[in-house]
Amino acid sequence: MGSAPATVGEIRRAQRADGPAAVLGIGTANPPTCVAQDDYPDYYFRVTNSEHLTDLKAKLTRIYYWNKRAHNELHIISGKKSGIKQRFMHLNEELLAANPDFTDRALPSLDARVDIASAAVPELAASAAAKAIAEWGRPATEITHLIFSTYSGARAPSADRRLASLLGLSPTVSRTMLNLHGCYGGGRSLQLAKELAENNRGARVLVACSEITLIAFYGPEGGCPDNILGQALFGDGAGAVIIGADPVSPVERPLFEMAFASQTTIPETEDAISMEITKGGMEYHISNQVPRLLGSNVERCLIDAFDALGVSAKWNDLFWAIHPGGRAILDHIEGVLGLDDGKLAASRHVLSQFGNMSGTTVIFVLDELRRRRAAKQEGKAPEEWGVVMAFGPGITIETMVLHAPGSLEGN
Ligand SMILES: CCCCCCCCCCCCCCCCCC(=O)SCCNC(=O)CCNC(=O)[C@H](O)C(C)(C)COP(=O)(O)OP(=O)(O)OC[C@H]1O[C@@H](n2cnc3c(N)ncnc32)[C@H](O)[C@@H]1OP(=O)(O)O
Repeated sequence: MGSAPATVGEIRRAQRADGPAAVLGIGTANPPTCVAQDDYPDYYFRVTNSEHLTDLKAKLTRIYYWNKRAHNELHIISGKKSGIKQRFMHLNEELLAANPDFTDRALPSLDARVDIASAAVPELAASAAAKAIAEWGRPATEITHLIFSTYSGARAPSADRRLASLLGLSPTVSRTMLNLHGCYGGGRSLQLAKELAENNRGARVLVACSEITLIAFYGPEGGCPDNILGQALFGDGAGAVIIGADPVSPVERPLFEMAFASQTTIPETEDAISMEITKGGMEYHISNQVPRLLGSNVERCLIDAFDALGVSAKWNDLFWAIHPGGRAILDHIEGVLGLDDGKLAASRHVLSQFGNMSGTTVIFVLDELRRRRAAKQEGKAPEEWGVVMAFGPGITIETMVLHAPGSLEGN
């Protein structure tokens, strides 16, 4: 006890990181079953014994395709309207045959769904996390915090506890579970990870998002257009990110620095997107006004974010990682911001290859974006500043401003 006691201010400064939080590794994973969008209406109505509901099948098909007349013929351009070519799902015909109640949301199937999800959700997250940890380059035991987000569970101890075991994390890892955040779960997790990394010197935070639609899968029903929309859009996947400040060179390489983060709730939109766990699985509602509501609110969030940073930004000079909740959402945002063609290419690519994987999707977009930026480095310099945006029930908008350090080569 030789030296004089430190002041609270000095202790606080010593506890906090010097630099901004940064993304140090990203990993993604999907279940093995891949369904082509073209095949899905036939598949879905067959496995749910609903082939007689021809009007609902026609509606699902209308969400999928533009109907274009060419040379007086009805010429259908595949997958164009939804912007989705394929999706992955944990639920397969074998699992459905073993659980026929899943097709009828009036039947009490929640227990069986939760049983399956409790194993599958953390396992899928572990596959994604193993890739993120490998890229990060340090042992899993050096992870200090874990944030897990999913809408697919309803049990404690939860998927975060199971993931920590699967990865062999330290028993002192500090765990946080986010449930039912839906499509803004990824954005929220990244923001919390930034706070943890910047306020705890040496912290290394694992963010894991894992979603399987099995919890919300049931057969078509008249008067329930949300289900048809869900069947057109959603898919399964897991994404993981390692976040930490003051990277230790040469092992840790920052992919993106997290410069600013905010959350905004759009007033009077509580009923626009909702999710609820019931005895028959998760029910959800998604208003057809969501694309318009987001379109008229995102620019304000962006202006506020860049004003807070004191950085003047032209939207077309930024890189973009927008949650592709649906093709119409990307179209509205592109339109109101006047973005050039290709600015949302990473989001559109992920939507096309995986569908909307709810909170996980934005991690896939970040992964795709860094791949595209690394490929681009041979030509013109990539953009220095960028934005992550995610949306979900509330309506909640998560905004994060990223800065790309000049060390993206070889990713
Ligand atoms: C292989 C995987 C298996 C998956 C199994 C799935 C299981 C479900 C799992 C669900 C999990 C739920 C999690 C919920 C999380 C919420 C978080 C979010 O991202 S929030 C989600 C964020 N995502 C969004 O909000 C989706 C954004 N929307 C879009 O991207 C587009 O509107 C579109 C692509 C759906 C259609 O293209 P667009 O150019 O608009 O085309 P048109 O104007 O020509 O209309 C065609 C038909 O579509 C209809 N319809 C439209 N909207 C809705 C609606 N909301 N509602 C109902 N119907 C809707 C419209 O009425 C018309 O029908 P009809 O009149 O002919 O009968």
